[in-house]
Amino acid sequence: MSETANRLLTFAVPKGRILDEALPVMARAGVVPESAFHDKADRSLSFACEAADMRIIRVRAFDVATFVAFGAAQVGIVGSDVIEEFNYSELYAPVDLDIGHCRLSVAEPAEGNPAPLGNASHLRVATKYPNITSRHFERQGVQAECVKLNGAMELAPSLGLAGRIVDLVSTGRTLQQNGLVEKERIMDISARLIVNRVALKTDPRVAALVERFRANAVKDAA
Ligand SMILES: Nc1ncnc2c1ncn2[C@@H]1O[C@H](COP(=O)(O)OP(=O)(O)OP(=O)(O)O)[C@@H](O)[C@H]1O
Ligand SMILES: O=P(O)(O)OC[C@H]1O[C@H](OP(=O)(O)OP(=O)(O)O)[C@H](O)[C@@H]1O
Repeated sequence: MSETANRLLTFAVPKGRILDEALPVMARAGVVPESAFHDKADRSLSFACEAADMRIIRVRAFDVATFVAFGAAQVGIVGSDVIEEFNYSELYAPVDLDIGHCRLSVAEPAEGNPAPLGNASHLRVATKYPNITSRHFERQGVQAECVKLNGAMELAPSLGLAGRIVDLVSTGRTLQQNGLVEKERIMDISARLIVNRVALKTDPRVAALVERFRANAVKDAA
């Protein structure tokens, strides 16, 4: 047996809201975690799989991309927002899993007038996505100062932290309940299967896994 085949294949999944939708998709591709994975009291971060040569690690969504980009995990599932924000050259996202649909948008207070974009040479934006946000405003010829937050971005305008936010929107309820309106859609988002490019070339199990996900996916990513 080759050296790669002896090693455990590591599959990274985000611990939060994508997971419930991801588990049936993973199961159709033959990736099934041991029962302890579903035990809320279990504090393990790494779990055995039905396939003896694979393990599943449960990490934060942004960290899924980092584990896979650095080759610490070979495969993972993550939102296209995270892929776009990091822009890691080591990542390849071959399959759109058609789950975790939402959008990344610019929002501002429903009441009051933030400075119009055209006149603003400088703009402060609260976001978890500083890279996507800077690129977005650069395309409009506007320099955005991004204040990085990890959640509850919707509080920033009313507390004077930033005039606008860039955040994920699904139903729009969070914006509405916090006195904000969606002004501009930056990108549509869905969850993708990601693989480490080197692992894809060197470990045949990675390519086989991609094919199994692809066979069950509604559409392929470009
Ligand atoms: N309102 C939403 N509707 C649908 N999908 C969403 C929504 N909010 C976030 N997502 C998707 O889910 C991903 C977050 O995944 P998840 O909640 O599983 O991660 P997490 O590890 O809990 O994140 P965090 O680091 O914020 O704790 C986002 O990157 C996005 O792709
Ligand atoms: O349009 P909606 O359906 O209201 O969804 C949008 C909300 O969902 C996400 O937050 P999440 O619930 O993941 O919490 P977070 O603040 O921890 O990121 C996002 O950051 C928005 O706050």
